Amino acid sequence: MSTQTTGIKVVGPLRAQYKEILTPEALIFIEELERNFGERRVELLQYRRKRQEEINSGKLPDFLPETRNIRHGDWTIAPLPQDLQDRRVEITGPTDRKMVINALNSGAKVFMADCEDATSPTWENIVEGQINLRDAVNRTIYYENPSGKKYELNEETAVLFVRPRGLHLEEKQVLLDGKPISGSFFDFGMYFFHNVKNLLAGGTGPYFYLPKLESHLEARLWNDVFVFAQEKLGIPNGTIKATVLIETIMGAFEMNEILYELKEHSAGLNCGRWDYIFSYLKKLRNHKDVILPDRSQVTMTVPFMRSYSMLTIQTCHRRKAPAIGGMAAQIPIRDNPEANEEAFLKVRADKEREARDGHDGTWVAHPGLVPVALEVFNREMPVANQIHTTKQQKIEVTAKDLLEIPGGNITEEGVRVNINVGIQYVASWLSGRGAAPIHNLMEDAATAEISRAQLWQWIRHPKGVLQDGRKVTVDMYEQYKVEELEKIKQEIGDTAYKNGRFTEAIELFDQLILNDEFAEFLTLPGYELL
Ligand SMILES: CC(=O)SCCNC(=O)CCNC(=O)[C@H](O)C(C)(C)COP(=O)(O)OP(=O)(O)OC[C@H]1O[C@@H](n2cnc3c(N)ncnc32)[C@H](O)[C@@H]1OP(=O)(O)O
Ligand SMILES: O=CC(=O)O
Ligand SMILES: [Mg+2]
Repeated sequence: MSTQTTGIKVVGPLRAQYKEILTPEALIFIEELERNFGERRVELLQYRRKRQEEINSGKLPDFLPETRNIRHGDWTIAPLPQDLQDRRVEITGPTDRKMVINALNSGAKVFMADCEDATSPTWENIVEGQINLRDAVNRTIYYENPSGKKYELNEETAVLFVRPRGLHLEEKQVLLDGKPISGSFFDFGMYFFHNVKNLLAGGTGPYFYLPKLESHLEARLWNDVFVFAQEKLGIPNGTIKATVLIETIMGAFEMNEILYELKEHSAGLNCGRWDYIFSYLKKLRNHKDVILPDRSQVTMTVPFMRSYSMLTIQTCHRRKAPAIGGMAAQIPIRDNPEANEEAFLKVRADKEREARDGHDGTWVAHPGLVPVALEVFNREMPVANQIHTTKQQKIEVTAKDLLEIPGGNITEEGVRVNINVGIQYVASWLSGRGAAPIHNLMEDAATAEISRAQLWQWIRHPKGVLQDGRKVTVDMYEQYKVEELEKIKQEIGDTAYKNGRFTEAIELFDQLILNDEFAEFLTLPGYELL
């Protein structure tokens, strides 16, 4: 079955309820977004590639000379609405029905419903996610699990943000003139079209998180999309508010410019630490000196990560914008109180550093961590936010600081963990689950990107040498892969392994590691298999 309005055509299966979202009016709105902004999106992706080529030929990322006036000028973002003043703890998670209810009820100030790192973009996940968000906004959302447990919204719930897919991702189940449309425009457009009026009637607003931006020109594109969407639906300009994730090394050099482009629509910046590590590695992968140690050693306290978070806080507060912290990977460990306590201690230390540095809020991955982060922020941040503090204003963060290569070492364990976790994650993603608990840590698309990028680079880089002197090679990868797959089978059992799309996951993972051409995102070849 297919739905056709004008040039737009839905080719994905249309279950009865899907038609409530994929209405002719909503599809025309999406078509207008795609017709007006689709070409610019593709050009901006091309611009990303051009900048990558420049880096490959030796030009390091730097602050832009042409936007000096913006960096040095005196300006601030527009005032924030009342319900975005206090964002001390934000929970994130996929748009799964039960999880949406749990997250909204979790006691966090904000819930970021994620169509990106935490979502495998199967057609079902994407459209049903929109249904769930609509029902959450209407407050009619209800769920009953197979054992009869009922879920509905509490009186008091978190403020809802939505993170559409990044600009690189397309939605192949919706075609315009025969070509897949932008996943970003689909996610943003559908949510905005169906919910803006109810959100405003409920005293809140259409709030978004924007992922993986690499330049202020991408922020300009989003701003133009917002202006267009508001005008089209008769909503006052500046109603939409968006927090941009600074999660690429290129974006870190354009924080001021990104805030400036979105001035009327800005709700600050967030430190998307996992994609940031991936981006640092991806962009600089061919540099003769850039090499990262084991993933577990690249923490928020290594100099280049610390510089980036300090610069985010400093930039935001100078512009009267909130600076939200990032995600610690630890999650509760139910069956082991000691390990659980250790995980909580790590999360607590991470949140204490963020709050003391001046962040205005932070992210948690699990409802069990909301009280941990809340206790820290309540203690360290007695008022709604720290936007007015000048804590970081005197620190100077230079291009050299942002690019500093971390110390540490590569170990056999580090290679094995990347193979083991990377393959398990890809299998989960292909099975429709975009966030997974693996070895008691939260894994999602961003963390998996680090694992596969490290393996790719360690094999090819002259400095990809283990602490004990052995070079990381294709043969080593192949040997450890066989051994790690055996461990996975033992761990999850034969049935789960057989049903888990592991054959395709291994094929895809091999392709990502063994091809000399570095895939820009693992989700691009992955999407061909969904
Ligand atoms: C790098 C980044 O981009 S970070 C942002 C993107 N990543 C994310 O958002 C990850 C969000 N977190 C999650 O998806 C999950 O917490 C996982 C996958 C890490 C762990 O999931 P599980 O092992 O299933 O969690 P667990 O079994 O402990 O869950 C217990 C309960 O908490 C709920 N829960 C767990 N995490 C969340 C969440 N983030 N939001 C809402 N509810 C949640 C579960 O639904 C479950 O509910 P129930 O008791 O009513 O059945
Ligand atoms: O999106 C968040 C990240 O850390 O990546
Ligand atoms: Mg990310």
